[in-house]
Amino acid sequence: MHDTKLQVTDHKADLVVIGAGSGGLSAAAGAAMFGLKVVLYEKGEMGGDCLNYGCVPSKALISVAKAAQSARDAGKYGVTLGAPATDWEAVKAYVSQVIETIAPVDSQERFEGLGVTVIREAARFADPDTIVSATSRTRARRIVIATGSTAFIPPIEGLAATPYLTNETIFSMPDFPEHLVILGGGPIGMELAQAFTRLGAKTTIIEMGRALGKSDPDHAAVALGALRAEGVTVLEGHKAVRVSGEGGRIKVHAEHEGAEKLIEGSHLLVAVGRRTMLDGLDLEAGKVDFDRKGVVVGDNLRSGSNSRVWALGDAAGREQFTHVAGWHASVFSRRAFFKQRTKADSLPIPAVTYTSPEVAQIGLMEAEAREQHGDSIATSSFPFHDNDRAVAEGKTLGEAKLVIRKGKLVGASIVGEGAGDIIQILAVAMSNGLKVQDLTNFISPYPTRSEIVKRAASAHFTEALFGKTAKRLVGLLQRIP
Ligand SMILES: Cc1cc2nc3c(=O)[nH]c(=O)nc-3n(C[C@H](O)[C@H](O)[C@H](O)COP(=O)(O)OP(=O)(O)OC[C@H]3O[C@@H](n4cnc5c(N)ncnc54)[C@H](O)[C@@H]3O)c2cc1C
Ligand SMILES: NC(=O)c1ccc[n+]([C@@H]2O[C@H](COP(=O)([O-])OP(=O)(O)OC[C@H]3O[C@@H](n4cnc5c(N)ncnc54)[C@H](O)[C@@H]3O)[C@@H](O)[C@H]2O)c1
Repeated sequence: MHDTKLQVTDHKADLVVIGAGSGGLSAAAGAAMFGLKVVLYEKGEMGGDCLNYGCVPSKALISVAKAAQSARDAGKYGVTLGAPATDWEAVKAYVSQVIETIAPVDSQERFEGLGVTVIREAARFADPDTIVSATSRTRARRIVIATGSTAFIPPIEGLAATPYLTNETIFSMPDFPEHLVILGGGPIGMELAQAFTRLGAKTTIIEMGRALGKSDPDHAAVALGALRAEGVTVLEGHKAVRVSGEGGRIKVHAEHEGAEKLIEGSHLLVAVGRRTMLDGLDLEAGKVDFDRKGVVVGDNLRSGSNSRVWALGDAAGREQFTHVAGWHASVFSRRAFFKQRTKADSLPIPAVTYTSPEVAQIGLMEAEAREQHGDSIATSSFPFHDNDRAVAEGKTLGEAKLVIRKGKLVGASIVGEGAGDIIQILAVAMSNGLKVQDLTNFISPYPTRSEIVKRAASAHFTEALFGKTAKRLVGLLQRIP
């Protein structure tokens, strides 16, 4: 008889990282570049969700869909193109090629080149300072849990027995959907609904609350209007309660104002939020406290129950974005290696939904700000229809809205083409405590969509600048020769 027991290699490390996604890779790269001994465990694809099943494929698909939409819109510019036709195999090949282009940055080879020991196996705690996998046992001074999240599958009657797609399967599904029914009107649902509609599918979003419910309501409504105008059916206030069917014929029953409604489609996508991935980690053995949201950590990202352990990215149970996972890695490195006191909530976090128009936000939305600070809140807005570049491009939908308190930004929201790029300047302003006045005191190149920031900031001062007092002052100053 052969001995089937795998040989186990022992390691000692300054840092063990569990999960080679956006958070784990940044933490591992930083530590290795500081000369520390790092062991990185990954049970699936290097690059995690963002590269393989999230940001990258979704943004690639959105670009393909934009190309199709440009062909439809070309007529208004006096250019006639044929109606776009989608070759789903070719689209999938494009999406895969985008992933392959970015993949080397996150690859095992690159990390081994940095000196990291990469173990492509599922990791779990054996005790508070030891991580084990099928063939390894690593004692570590510090342990980072960066295991991400997975699609939350709600306990809806019939769902488990019905074929459904998630973000892990939709970008590689064999057939292009005739009618894609989507549970959830969050960023995933909205971005993919528009993309598939533009590529020629019928799409229906079933959302129990408000679509883009975390965004400024007025700005969400602008995006929603644009999606509906392109043919996306968005059923707000509809709660999916029962699902049935088989491949190609799906039925969803949704409750709406006390009545039940039947929605039928060919494919079903579940996008009702994320479940933190802590399965199989044996956190009890590691004496690491966790709850429904993730590993329990404060704004230092460190476990209170096992101080060797840190949690980054989606696993930390906070905002779930790639840039947040990257920021968490930076907070970890500053605290663990440089003994700085940086906190995870020390910078405002921007969020962008990449629909057309994009919806971008940072800090407090107007309603939240008024709730927290009452009448001391002012807002200042500027519309894209008064932005010359937007007019030239024929894309004038949307506006920028600044939320201001005592001369400083406490938040902002932009809806419009390129909003995600434009919000960057507001992120710099808020992160560095600039005054709203500072946003008027620079030369913004003309004609750019980003000029909208300076115009929205200037609008805040219009009354003061051109009001009675200013007129009187200018009049007085004219007497000086
Ligand atoms: C469709 C979609 C679109 C998105 N678009 C955007 C976007 O445009 N912009 C944005 O900022 N964010 C976007 N996100 C969110 C973003 O993908 C996540 O916030 C980000 O990937 C989180 O990074 P992470 O490092 O925490 O986890 P992940 O990237 O999920 O990485 C975790 C890794 O840990 C591994 N792992 C788990 N358990 C173990 C174990 N026990 N042992 C070993 N390995 C383990 C997993 O296999 C995985 O590779 C999107 C998400 C989705 C689903
Ligand atoms: N552009 C981006 O940065 C981007 C894109 C996609 C995803 N993400 C990240 O991934 C996270 C998850 O995205 P998501 O869209 O899955 O989740 P989400 O939590 O943002 O939205 C899910 C929506 O589903 C609804 N819902 C829940 N149960 C329902 C039911 N039974 N019937 C009908 N509606 C129901 C909720 O009301 C909610 O509006 C986001 O919050 C974000 O952090 C980011």
